[in-house]
Amino acid sequence: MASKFNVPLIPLSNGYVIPSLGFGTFEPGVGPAFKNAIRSALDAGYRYFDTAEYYRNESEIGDVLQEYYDAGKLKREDIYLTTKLPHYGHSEPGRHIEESLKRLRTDYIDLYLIHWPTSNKKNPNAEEGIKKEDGTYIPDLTPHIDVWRTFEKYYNDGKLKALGVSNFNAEQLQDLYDKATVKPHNLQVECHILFPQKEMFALTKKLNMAFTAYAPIGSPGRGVFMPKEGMVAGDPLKHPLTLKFAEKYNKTPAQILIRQIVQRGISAIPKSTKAPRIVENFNVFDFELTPEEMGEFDALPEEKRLFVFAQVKNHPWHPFPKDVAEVTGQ
Ligand SMILES: NC(=O)C1=CN([C@@H]2O[C@H](COP(=O)(O)OP(=O)(O)OC[C@H]3O[C@@H](n4cnc5c(N)ncnc54)[C@H](OP(=O)(O)O)[C@@H]3O)[C@@H](O)[C@H]2O)C=CC1
Ligand SMILES: O=C1CO[C@H](CO)[C@@H](O)[C@@H]1O
Repeated sequence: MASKFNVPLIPLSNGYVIPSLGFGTFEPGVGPAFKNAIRSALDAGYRYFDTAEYYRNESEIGDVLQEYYDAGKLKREDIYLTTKLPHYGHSEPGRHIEESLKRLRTDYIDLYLIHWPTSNKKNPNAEEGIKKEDGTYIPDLTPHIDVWRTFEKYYNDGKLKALGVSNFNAEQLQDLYDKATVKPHNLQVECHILFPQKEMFALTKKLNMAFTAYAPIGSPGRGVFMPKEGMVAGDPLKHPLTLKFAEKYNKTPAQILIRQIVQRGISAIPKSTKAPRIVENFNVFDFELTPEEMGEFDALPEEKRLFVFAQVKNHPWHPFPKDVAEVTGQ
């Protein structure tokens, strides 16, 4: 694939880009196998890595990248790094940016996001939020625009090449957009065939922003985070349309789902820790769904949000209050 990051690129409003396919890295309990997954991804051709301070794996990613730089296999400019400000870091974004830069062993981050709109008080003794007995956090209402002003400073210094937000709803995104001097370049939210995010995607188009899909294959195995009845992680992989096109194109269900996202003009960041799947998920550029087939996915009636963020269910800035209320019976 003839592009700097081995996959088609999506242009950003500032002239920078985001690759259309990257490697998701959220894996609870990061162990030695994680570094091998990063190596497998690099060897398979991935150049774009999606991480976050919250994932506690930036150092491992930085270490593996350094190995490849030292071996002369890759240079920093061959790699695209997205990372995110944690929910307990809104009152001191500059410190968190500096620390991510160090852990990732780089002097710039390609894309930096506010991870959740719901910011929480930091434990003074640890890099985490303060959890109450009911498992929720204590809100910290630093205005998003205050956080953004620090992002803008680092952007103007060249340490952040593009800026964005994750898990914001339409009102939160529009409000930040209206106040920002450097307009957000990217929105990262849950997106797959059963939660296609048509309205948010249209809003980002209107605002000239790129769109990134997390959980593009429906995050199989994540049931514990998704207690709402009728919402089953992994369903997109088993959907009859996915299976029909997998058979027609001699592709796997995951490849059909990733292809569908990429063909919408959305950047997809599937995650796997297994080398064969890592390779499989990258091989989606040698076939194309027809407009009619894309239309069949587009016509699906389901709207199933998997990620409801119950750990911030009482936060006044919860982005999806209706969805979380349905989960908890509030
Ligand atoms: N901004 C945010 O708030 C969020 C961001 N993210 C980002 O998005 C990334 C992707 O989301 P994620 O929740 O991981 O969901 P995905 O939709 O990428 O699904 C990942 C799961 O699918 C399994 N899997 C991977 N490939 C295949 C395959 N080919 N066939 C069958 N099963 C497969 C993996 O298991 P195995 O590892 O065993 O292969 C893993 O359990 C995250 O890693 C993270 O980087 C995710 C959630 C929230
Ligand atoms: O990015 C993320 C990865 O997954 C976590 C667990 O569901 C999310 O809370 C978080 O937003």
